[in-house]
Amino acid sequence: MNLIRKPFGYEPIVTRDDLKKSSKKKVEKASDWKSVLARIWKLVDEQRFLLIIVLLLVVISSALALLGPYMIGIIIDDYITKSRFAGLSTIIGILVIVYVFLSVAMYLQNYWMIGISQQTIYRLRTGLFNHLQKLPVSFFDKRQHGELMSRMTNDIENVSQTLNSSFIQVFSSILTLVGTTVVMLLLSPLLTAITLVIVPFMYVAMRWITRRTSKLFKEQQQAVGELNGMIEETISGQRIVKAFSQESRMLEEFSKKSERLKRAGFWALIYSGFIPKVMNFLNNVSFTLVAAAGGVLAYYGQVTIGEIVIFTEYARQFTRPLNDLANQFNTVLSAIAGAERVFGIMDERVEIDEAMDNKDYKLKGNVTFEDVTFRYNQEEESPTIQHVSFHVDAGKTAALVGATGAGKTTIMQLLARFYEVNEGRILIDNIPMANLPRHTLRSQTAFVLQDPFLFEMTVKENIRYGKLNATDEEVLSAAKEANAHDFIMKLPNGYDTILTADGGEISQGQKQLLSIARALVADPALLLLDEATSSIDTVTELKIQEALERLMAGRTSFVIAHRLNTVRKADLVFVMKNGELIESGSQEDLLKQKGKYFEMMTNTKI
Ligand SMILES: Nc1ncnc2c1ncn2[C@@H]1O[C@H](COP(=O)(O)OP(=O)(O)OP(=O)(O)O)[C@@H](O)[C@H]1O
Repeated sequence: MNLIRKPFGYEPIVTRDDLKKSSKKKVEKASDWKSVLARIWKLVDEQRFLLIIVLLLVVISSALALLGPYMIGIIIDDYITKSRFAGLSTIIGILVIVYVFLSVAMYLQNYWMIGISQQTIYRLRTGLFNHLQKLPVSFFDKRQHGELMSRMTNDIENVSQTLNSSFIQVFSSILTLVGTTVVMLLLSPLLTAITLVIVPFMYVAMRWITRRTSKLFKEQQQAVGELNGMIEETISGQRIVKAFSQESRMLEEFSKKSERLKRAGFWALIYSGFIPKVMNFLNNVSFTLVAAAGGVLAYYGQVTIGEIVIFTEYARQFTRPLNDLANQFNTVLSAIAGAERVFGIMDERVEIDEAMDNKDYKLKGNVTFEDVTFRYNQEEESPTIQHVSFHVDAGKTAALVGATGAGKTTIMQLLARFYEVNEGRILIDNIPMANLPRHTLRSQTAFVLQDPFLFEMTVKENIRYGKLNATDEEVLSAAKEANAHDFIMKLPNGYDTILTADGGEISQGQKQLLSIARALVADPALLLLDEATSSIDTVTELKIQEALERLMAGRTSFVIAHRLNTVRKADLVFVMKNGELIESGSQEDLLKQKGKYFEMMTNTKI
């Protein structure tokens, strides 16, 4: 059979075929590890001096770890076997001091290294988050949220783990291996060769085990990921699960995934549990070989008893760094690859405002599109927005109508400068948008979307999101104006009620009232509204309409209109089709034209 073994009824999940396949796969490596390390070094920043001290401490502790057994050899040869006791207490005292220093040096190197690594990771994490805030919307369009989350969490955690422990371990293991080999060679090349005899066996055994465990741990991680994904999905979508009576199917699927995790966990622990046992066994073999060969060599006067003791101690010290290095190798490589991915995001171009002259400019709200053409993907042949020109005077309302996919939302996104136009230009108060800093534009623009996003914070803080320094009175009066005050007062803690991230405990209509209050607090010059298509009860609908009218009064507003009433009240109506502005004018003018708008109206489709 092609399976490895089957104890406790668990089907092994690593077959020989799997191993053949996995051995062909390379360890994840950074393409330019030198520049990654140089950038991490830069992040270490003012703690570089401390890092150098840590490295010096590692050198000192590795030397002290070599010195201890060497001194024990001297004590045996020069004092114990010769029955010479004068000076013995002094050398034992020195030995105690060596071990005390060794412990202190190891404690300090660990303490400082954790400090350095946490500070470095703090800089990396906040640097990445800060960079993400400045990246254009187009960057997020191209990437999955899960992937970005993974950069922010897994990759950074990997780098953190490596800096915390692997860095010191790798450095000290190399020093210990080199130091031990050099001292052993100086004492007796023959005994050194006997000590090193076990190394190839150790390599083969470790390779045999790690090939299996790495595959199993990956499988385990994957199973945990899938299980978490499923838990998240079933919790957030539990209404749908219940509505379609899918509970038992979900449980069945969950059990399958859970079973896979159980099997992977079982085998991963079984194989990884072999490691210390095998190492211990080989250590004992080496110990026995050195003792036996040492005994023979001592009989012929080739080595002293003290030297045999030194060798047996060194043989014991030898396997640990070898084991550590083998364990750390992949961790370090994958952490460098993770750091490279993080730096890759940090190298993405951010939104830069070249023109800072108009920083404090107060918008009036005149909007002009001059022959604007825009493509989301530059490779696309037909642009999403094609040669669109219009003008809206400050304080007026423009309704955008057209079939789904016509480009209405895109016009709004261009108005907020989420994307740059490819041809033509947009002017605000006759200032080309490129000359208006994004912050100036966006801080005076408000969005009211169909499905408003609420943050996991209090109602008050959610309203204040539009203007962080708004007073409680301003928040209250905005909520009243937005017709939101009454329902807020009925919430368990009124304005201090904490909403969940998706605002699950309040209705869709109430969410919209909150987002209108948020826009009112911000007091913007430019309003971008996406009218809700979902049916909301008539009372709330009226409240929303009333609140919106108050919000729109005196501000330039662009509304993606789904209601006839909204279109009627608009000063201008823009009819979009396939990215083109095919008709524009007041509702009466358009009806008189008897064109596309008239056709839409007579078919009662907006
Ligand atoms: N981020 C994006 N990347 C690439 N293409 C996009 C993106 N957003 C929208 N599009 C495409 O641009 C076109 C116009 O979309 P837009 O959302 O502006 O239409 P819309 O008129 O607002 O439609 P709806 O009424 O359904 O919201 C569509 O074909 C859409 O697939």
